[in-house]
Amino acid sequence: MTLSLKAIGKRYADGVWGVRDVDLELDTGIHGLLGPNGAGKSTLLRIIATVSEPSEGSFVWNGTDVTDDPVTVRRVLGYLPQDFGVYPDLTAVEFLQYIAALRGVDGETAADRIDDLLAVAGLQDDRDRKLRTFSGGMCRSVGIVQALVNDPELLVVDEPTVGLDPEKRVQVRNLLTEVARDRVVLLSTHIVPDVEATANTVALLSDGELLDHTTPESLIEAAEGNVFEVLVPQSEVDSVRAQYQVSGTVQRTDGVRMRVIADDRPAPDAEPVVPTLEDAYLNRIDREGDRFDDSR
Ligand SMILES: Nc1ncnc2c1ncn2[C@@H]1O[C@H](COP(=O)(O)OP(=O)(O)OP(=O)(O)O)[C@@H](O)[C@H]1O
Repeated sequence: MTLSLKAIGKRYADGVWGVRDVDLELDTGIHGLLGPNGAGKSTLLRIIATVSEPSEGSFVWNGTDVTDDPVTVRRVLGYLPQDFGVYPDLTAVEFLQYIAALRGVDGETAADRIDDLLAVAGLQDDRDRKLRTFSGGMCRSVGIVQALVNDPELLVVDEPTVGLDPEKRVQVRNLLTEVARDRVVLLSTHIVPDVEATANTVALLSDGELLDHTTPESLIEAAEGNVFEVLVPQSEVDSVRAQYQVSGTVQRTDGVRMRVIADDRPAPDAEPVVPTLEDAYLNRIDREGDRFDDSR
């Protein structure tokens, strides 16, 4: 299974380019899509989900050009949009049966699948409650279930774990990993640890451009030697933040332990540490910011 994007661009009516000139090859597995706010992640996902037409370029699913024939993808697609909404007067099961019917899943298959997925999502006891009584996190879980109800070959999920408690986040990660064994999963998120825990590859978007598509390991390798931890008195925290990209802080009684991205040791007592994917992501995005700053 392969999804291949060729020079995809989307220009909105006001002239803003959501994404531009994106080439991306995805095969079986989980592919994390990371980027700052406004980078173009949702725009790209909407194009792949055939909700929005690209202004430029084309994309191909298993050899078929989707730009000419969007139904090819719609038949095999599961999609969780960023702004997913539910019908509040339906129960969870009624809503999922409705979505399954829209996707052409027969009643018996849908019933079995809905039972299994509600159990995996930890919602089996809530199946007959109206969705208006669900919490935000529970609605998000229903959103993930509806994306999987037709057993999709291509799963496109936009911020699937936003609003979920830590236990549910782990459940969703496990579910995605399970699904991705023989499918293509594209996961857009701001929660970098979710990508670190699940993704086979990472695509980085910034300002509508694809900066990199690589493995998490090689992104982390590129940040080796650039991540330090240093204990800073509370009074100096702001000045460290002003000078460096800071990927984390921990309050302690004797000051603040700061995790700093820097080319060189930021202070004599700073200790080099092994980068996480979050450090590596910030390191890469930060360098790109510097490149834009230098070219101005
Ligand atoms: N319907 C629209 N009309 C005009 N511009 C849009 C529209 N949707 C998105 N944009 C613009 O396209 C760019 C990319 O937006 P997009 O929502 O794809 O980014 P994102 O990476 O998903 O951001 P976030 O992480 O904040 O959700 C932004 O400059 C945004 O303002």
